[in-house]
Amino acid sequence: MTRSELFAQIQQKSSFLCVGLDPDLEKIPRHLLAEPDPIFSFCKAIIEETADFAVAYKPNIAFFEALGAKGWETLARVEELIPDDIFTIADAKRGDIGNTSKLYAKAFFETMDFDSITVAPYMGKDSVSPFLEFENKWVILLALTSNAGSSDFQLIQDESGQPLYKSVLAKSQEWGSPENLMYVVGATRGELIGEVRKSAPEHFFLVPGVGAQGGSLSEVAKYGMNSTCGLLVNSSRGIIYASGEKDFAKVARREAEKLQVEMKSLLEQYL
Ligand SMILES: O=C(O)c1cc(=O)[nH]c(=O)n1[C@@H]1O[C@H](COP(=O)(O)O)[C@@H](O)[C@H]1O
Repeated sequence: MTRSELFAQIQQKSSFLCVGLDPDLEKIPRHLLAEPDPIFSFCKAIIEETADFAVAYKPNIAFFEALGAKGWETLARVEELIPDDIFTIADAKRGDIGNTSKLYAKAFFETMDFDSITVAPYMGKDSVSPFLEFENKWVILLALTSNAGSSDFQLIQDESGQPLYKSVLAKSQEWGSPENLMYVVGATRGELIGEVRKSAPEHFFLVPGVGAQGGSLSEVAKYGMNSTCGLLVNSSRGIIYASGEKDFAKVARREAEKLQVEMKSLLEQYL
């Protein structure tokens, strides 16, 4: 999917919502455990009920690979189920020497047909570039993450006072463009989102951390939105586990719709 197709979808749905698929056998409604593939049934119901409000889905690979070979099969079936016009993100946080990254890229872009993958920048250009060589596919590079430990490395300043996440933003813009490179920026980071926006004015940001992690959607929009929206805001647990009962998919729909309604008014305010 191209950047302009993504923006067109955001305008059409008045939404920049990414629904995170983090399906945990311990947390899904108990009645689904009687199904042949409970995780698939759970994701299918969530996707069917939220697709009207979502412009992206982000399956977190950990929740599938924890189940072994069957989990990988389920992941492939879930990916196929997502409507073609909705952006898909393999949240795999990969990155290795080039020869290995090439195979990670093949796994997620060819064997499976994800539009994008999250990638860690730590190993540098040759670990990221193989993912950028696929046409119409995207790298979503970790820049300023939502977790407490993000300050351990990402905020360390060099001798000129520049934090490491800004060096990642500057350097990686030599490798990819706003047409194939996005950044992960945590919703919990408040004003710092504005700092990231200054360093990457045109790129899309994947912003996790609203909902269960307490990030504020209005702050994300205030500091992060650009002229093509430039935001995909993810919520996982806040949507998919809003109810643990038989009504889970309907309640997930309501939660997704609540976010979409807020997003609609933020788009009207800032675009
Ligand atoms: O790359 C990510 O998606 C990610 C980056 C980050 O900085 N923080 C973060 O929470 N995530 C992921 O985003 C999702 C957030 O889930 P919830 O906190 O349940 O909405 C999880 O799948 C995390 O692994």
